[in-house]
Amino acid sequence: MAGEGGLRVEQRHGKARVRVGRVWRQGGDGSHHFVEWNVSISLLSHCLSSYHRDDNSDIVATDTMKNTAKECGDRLSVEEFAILLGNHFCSFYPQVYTAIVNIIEKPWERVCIDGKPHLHGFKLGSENHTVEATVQKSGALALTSGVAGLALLKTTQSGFEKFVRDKYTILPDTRERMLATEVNASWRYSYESVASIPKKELYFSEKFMEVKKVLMDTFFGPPETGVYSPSVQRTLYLMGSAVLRRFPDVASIHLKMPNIHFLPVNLSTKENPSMVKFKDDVYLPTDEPHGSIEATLSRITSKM
Ligand SMILES: O=c1[nH]c(=O)c2[nH]c(=O)[nH]c2[nH]1
Repeated sequence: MAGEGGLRVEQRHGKARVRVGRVWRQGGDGSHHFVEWNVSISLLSHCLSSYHRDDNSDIVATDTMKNTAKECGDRLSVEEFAILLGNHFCSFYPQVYTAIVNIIEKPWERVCIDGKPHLHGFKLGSENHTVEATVQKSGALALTSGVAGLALLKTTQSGFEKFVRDKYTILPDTRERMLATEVNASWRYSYESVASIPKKELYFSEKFMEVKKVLMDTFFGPPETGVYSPSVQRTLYLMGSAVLRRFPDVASIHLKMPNIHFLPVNLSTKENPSMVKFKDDVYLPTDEPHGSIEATLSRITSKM
C-alpha cells in the first residue's frame, strides 16, 4: 500500500506462541478431555497510521489477541478453533481483512491402565498436530493441517541402487539397509470458505488420525511381510498418493522426509582384520548429515 514518502509498506502484526491448556469435563461417563495448544496469530489490517505517525488508534493490541486465544468454549478440533479465532478477528474488527492462525497441538494421549482407558490420565506422545487457517473478511478460507516429527524406522525392506555413478560416487548399491525418517507432512483441505467446512463434530481430529494411519501403513506395509522401498523418493510418493486417493477433500500434500542414516559398522585392526564384520546387524546411528527429500503432490485436473 502506498504511504507517506512514497514508500510501499506491507505489514502484519500478531502474537506468537500463546500457550493454552484446556480441559473439558462434560463427558457423560465422567471422562475428561484435554488439549494443549500453542497459538500464533497474525493479522493483516488497515493500521498504517501507526507506522506513518504516532497514531495507534487502529491497532488491535497483540495482548488483546493473546487473551482472545484463551477463550475456548465447547470441545472442538484444533482446526475448528483456528478457523473460529480467524473468523472472530476478521468479523469483529472493521480494519482487519485477513487473519492467519497457526496452532501446534501437543500429542497428549489418554493412558490405559490394565487395558482400561483412564478417565483423566494422559501421557505425552511424540508427534505434533499442526494447523494453519487463513481467514478473509469475505469468509474465504485456506486450511492446512499437518503432522510434525513423526519418526519412523524399519530395519529391512529398503534399498537404493542404480543411481548416478561418477568419480565422486562411493556409495555401493544395496537392497538391504535401514530406512529411518522423521516425517513432516502438511495437507491442504479443499474447503474454500468458512461456511463450507463439514459440520460433523471433531471431523478434522478424526481426519488427522486417518491421514497419519494411511501415511504409516504405506511406509511400513503389512505387518508380516512389509513392503520394499527402492528409495525414500518412491516411498514418499506412495505415501502422498495414498492420502490423495483416500481423502477427496485433501487437495494437496507436502511431505518432507529426511533420510536419516544408520551406517554399517565395520571394525578392524591390523592384528584383527575382521573384529566386527558387518552382517546387517550393527549400525552407527547418525544425525548429520542427512539426506533431505521433500515433495508436494496434488491432482492433475483435466481442463476437458
Ligand atoms: O533413498 C535414497 N534416496 C536418495 O536420493 C539417496 N541418496 C543417497 O546417498 N542415499 C539415498 N537414498
